[in-house]
Amino acid sequence: MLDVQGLQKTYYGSGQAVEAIRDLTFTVDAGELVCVVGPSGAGKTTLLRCVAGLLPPTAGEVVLEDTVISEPPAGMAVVFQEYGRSLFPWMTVAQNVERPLKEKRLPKARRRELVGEALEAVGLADVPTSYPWQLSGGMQQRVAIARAIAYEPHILLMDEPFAAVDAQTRADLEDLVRALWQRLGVTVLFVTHDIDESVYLGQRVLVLSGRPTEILANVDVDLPADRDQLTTRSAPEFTRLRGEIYELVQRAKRGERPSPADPSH
Ligand SMILES: Nc1ncnc2c1ncn2[C@@H]1O[C@H](COP(=O)(O)OP(=O)(O)OP(=O)(O)O)[C@@H](O)[C@H]1O
Repeated sequence: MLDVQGLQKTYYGSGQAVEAIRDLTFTVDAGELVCVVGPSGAGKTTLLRCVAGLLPPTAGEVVLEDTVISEPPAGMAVVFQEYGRSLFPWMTVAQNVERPLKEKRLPKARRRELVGEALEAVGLADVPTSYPWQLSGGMQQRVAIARAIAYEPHILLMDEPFAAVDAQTRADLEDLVRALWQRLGVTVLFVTHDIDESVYLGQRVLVLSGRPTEILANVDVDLPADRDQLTTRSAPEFTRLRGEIYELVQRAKRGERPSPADPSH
């Protein structure tokens, strides 16, 4: 589904070069839910922007369904951290969700159907005529998620989408993402700085090194597919995995880089 090959990104500006990503190579299979964690400033957002076709790589390439990405591709939807800035305040909830469907030139009846289903799926069927600023932060992020799934993407990119909501809402939204992923069979690449969240959500966690970024490790999350906030988070395997990833992120912060002989990357 997604093939990232030798991705490198250097920012040039004001006489300075910042090498954000040195060399990222990984693939994501159709229907997988893969999380990406790494130290602050490692280049997680840069990676997602390159995958989303919003930033051109300096070297290497991102291939989505056999096509090299050079602009935002049709089969992809992105949910950003800043829901406040990603929704249009002058449009109602339903109009926000419908907007990309208009760009897709879907007929009105189909748009209505998709908007209704998506709002139902995120638990917002009762507020289609509200404006985003009349909703709580968690509800606004649900609108952003509804907009993404209504679009029926093949791949969903999420960049720290729950960083700005409270812990209770965050747990609910994590369960929502798992439920939607299971129901829709969509491929998800989920960037987070939260180690627990990466283990709870992912089938696999990619741990990034510090800047300039490379992949430090690929950790398989061997937890049952049916997860819930209480049982899963108290399972011994969950504790083991979070310990393993915590240790890897600490090593990344101390400047450890992948060794060429390491088979885990
Ligand atoms: N437009 C830009 N111009 C120059 N440097 C940039 C630009 N955007 C990001 N950087 C630099 O690239 C590096 C990676 O930034 P990025 O935002 O991708 O990291 P991140 O892992 O998402 O960080 P965080 O976890 O703190 O959000 C940082 O050193 C940052 O300062």
